[in-house]
Amino acid sequence: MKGKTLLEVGADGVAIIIINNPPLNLLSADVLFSLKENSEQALLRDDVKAIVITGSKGKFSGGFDVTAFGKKAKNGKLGFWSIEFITDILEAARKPLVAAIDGPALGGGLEIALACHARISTSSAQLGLPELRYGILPGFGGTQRLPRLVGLHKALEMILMSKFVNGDNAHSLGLVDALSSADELTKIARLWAIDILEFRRPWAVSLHRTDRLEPLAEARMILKHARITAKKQAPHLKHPLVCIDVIEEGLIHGPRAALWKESEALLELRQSDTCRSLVYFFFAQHRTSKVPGITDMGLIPRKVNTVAVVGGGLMGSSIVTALVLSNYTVILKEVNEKALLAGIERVKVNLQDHVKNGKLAEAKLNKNLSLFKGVLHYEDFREVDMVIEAVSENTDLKLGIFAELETYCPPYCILASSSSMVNLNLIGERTKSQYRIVGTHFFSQAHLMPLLEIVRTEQTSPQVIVDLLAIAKKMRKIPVVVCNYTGFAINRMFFPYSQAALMLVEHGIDLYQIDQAATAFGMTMGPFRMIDSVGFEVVTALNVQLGKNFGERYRESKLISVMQEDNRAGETTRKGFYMYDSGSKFTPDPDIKKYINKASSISSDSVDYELIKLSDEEIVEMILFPVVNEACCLLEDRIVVQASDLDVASVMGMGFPEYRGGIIFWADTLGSKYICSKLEKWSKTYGAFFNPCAYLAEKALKRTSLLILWRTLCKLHCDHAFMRPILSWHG
Ligand SMILES: C[C@H](O)CC(=O)SCCNC(=O)CCNC(=O)[C@H](O)C(C)(C)COP(=O)(O)OP(=O)(O)OC[C@H]1O[C@@H](n2cnc3c(N)ncnc32)[C@H](O)[C@@H]1OP(=O)(O)O
Repeated sequence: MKGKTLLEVGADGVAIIIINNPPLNLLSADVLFSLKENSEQALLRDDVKAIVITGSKGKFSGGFDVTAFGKKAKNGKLGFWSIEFITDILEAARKPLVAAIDGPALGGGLEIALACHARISTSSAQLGLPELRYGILPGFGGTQRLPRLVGLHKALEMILMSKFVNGDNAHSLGLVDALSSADELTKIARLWAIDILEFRRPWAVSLHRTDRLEPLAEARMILKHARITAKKQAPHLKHPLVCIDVIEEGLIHGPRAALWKESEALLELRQSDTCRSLVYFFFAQHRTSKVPGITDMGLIPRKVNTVAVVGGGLMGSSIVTALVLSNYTVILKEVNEKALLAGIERVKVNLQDHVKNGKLAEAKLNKNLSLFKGVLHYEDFREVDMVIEAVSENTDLKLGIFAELETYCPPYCILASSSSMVNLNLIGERTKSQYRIVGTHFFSQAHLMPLLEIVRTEQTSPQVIVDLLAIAKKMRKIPVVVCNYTGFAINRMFFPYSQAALMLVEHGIDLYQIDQAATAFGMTMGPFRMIDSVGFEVVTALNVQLGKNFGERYRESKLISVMQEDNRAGETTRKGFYMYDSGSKFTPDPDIKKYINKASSISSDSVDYELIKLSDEEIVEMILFPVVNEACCLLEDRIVVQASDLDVASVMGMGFPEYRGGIIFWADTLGSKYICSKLEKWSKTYGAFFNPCAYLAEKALKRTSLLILWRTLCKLHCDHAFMRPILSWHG
């Protein structure tokens, strides 16, 4: 049995029903049936005057167990839970029901609370309807009750953006009726229930309320605006629009009709491919911080209070910003006064932007600013717990810095490098500290991007990885632990994206058509927009490394160097493959043709009449199948622990569409056989760059999934040392 509810009746005549399915009191089928049985019993019992619903161990409920979604629904009766139980039994009860909320009250959990006649919560409770994250909509009446409690405008913001509010905010919004300390929560809820019974408090039925709803004309405008925003922000997704339709149904035809529509929509959406991919992705994200052979060793993360950052350039200052936003005390070191002042200024601007964008309360700005200071000498590093080196990608420079760090930092201090490409074995060569050297590859900009690639060498101690995973959690980053190898995992996986695109352009395909095809598929950026954003200098430096190490899998293109000769370097210079204005606008550049012609003539590439006929779908295959292939090489080389880590990395680091589940999950939906045969065909015409790797070829032959976990492989081969990289740095 997966969880249940407990019924306790007090001497005051109030029954407490406790949802008990640790750790998050999720609503499994067993919990729901038990809740129904216990509430029906309490409603029938003469010794029960009122009912309080709460969750065990300070957690109301994390909502529906989403493992049930994304599969074919079992033959349940439509509207059974939402209408027959929650609306017609709980909300329509002739005894007052009060929800006592602490911890999470999310999804179906909050929806049960919304159907109660009052809600009492702690200040720190987390309330929200995050169903859209999984490609579904709130399906237990949330689309109707939330707007009737907090107004349409706020409800749409919470539902469409899956935004949580804490108890304090929920109280000011009218979502909860009163606040209480955790200790007194059930006591206050019991008294509140009796007050309702004795007419001292209103017996509020959320579904029948209209006082918080905007007038119809205004509501229509809000819905129109919400549809426009949803189409703009998620043009490929259907479920946000379905959700808006269901909310509108309630305003026009009444909430009861809308509850039916909501149930029908839930049934359909929960079986969709989008839901399947998003549920998979939710669990893939949770898995990244479980690293077999490391996180199962019983190690406890050490306390890290003070972090030093070496280098206050764009990356360094952005890392400092991310750290102070996570309440670390930070020391920023630069080489001279001028560079230091510039670094400090960048951090200030980043924090002020956070305030402007509503991500940081104005009142907290000064506290955050006070958390960091600038220094010019390593002498100030005597008591730091971690250092992150963030200087330019110059191995010799880094080598010197790490030797200095060893001299000045305490022996327990973690020595991290934010490099995206330098061999971590080399930078520690002049030290005896290889065991505490680790890569912390943040993505630009570090205070905005959610991904953190943690790079371990053969000598990095498991304790340091465990510490880094805890730091990532505090910084609200999704960590992906990878081995030290050229390009690490994420840049390496995606280099074929731009290489294949460059090849297509040199054979006559319109560059902007390629970017457009990629974004229509759902990529945040097409390959050329991505190169502009990363910057030509970084791309070239990485290409030099990849060229040296990847032999025939690397395809040389002259286009970027030809453009560099003309002082184009990407977005920072406002001229790359696109032209950029001073704001965020970019437009295609008609001049680009001359560079393409020059590059094609150098490499003697000519227009390929087969290629220029490619449909957008075929273009996407040609630029993304090589990425799938490289991802398979990473699995073959054991650079990551599990295939799902690459899915998370592709979405968080490279803007692959989350609703397709990530690069490997998507590849599996097409089948390894299909992808492999396409690559084989292209490799015959366009060279070894397209050669499928052995891992992919084997999967194709057996027609099996690419998603096998190394954990499984490890069991199969009884090779418990599999976490040791079988390959180290190339070159
Ligand atoms: C019909 C309804 O309208 C439909 C719904 O209710 S949809 C469900 C809505 N609920 C959610 O989206 C809640 C998602 N969960 C969360 O946001 C966070 O887990 C939380 C804020 C509740 C708790 O965070 P935290 O304490 O850090 O715990 P966290 O590590 O995330 O989760 C603990 C475990 O529960 C699992 N879990 C969390 N929510 C889950 C859910 N809704 N279903 C299944 N498993 C879930 C996690 O995968 C994790 O598993 P693991 O231990 O094997 O890694």
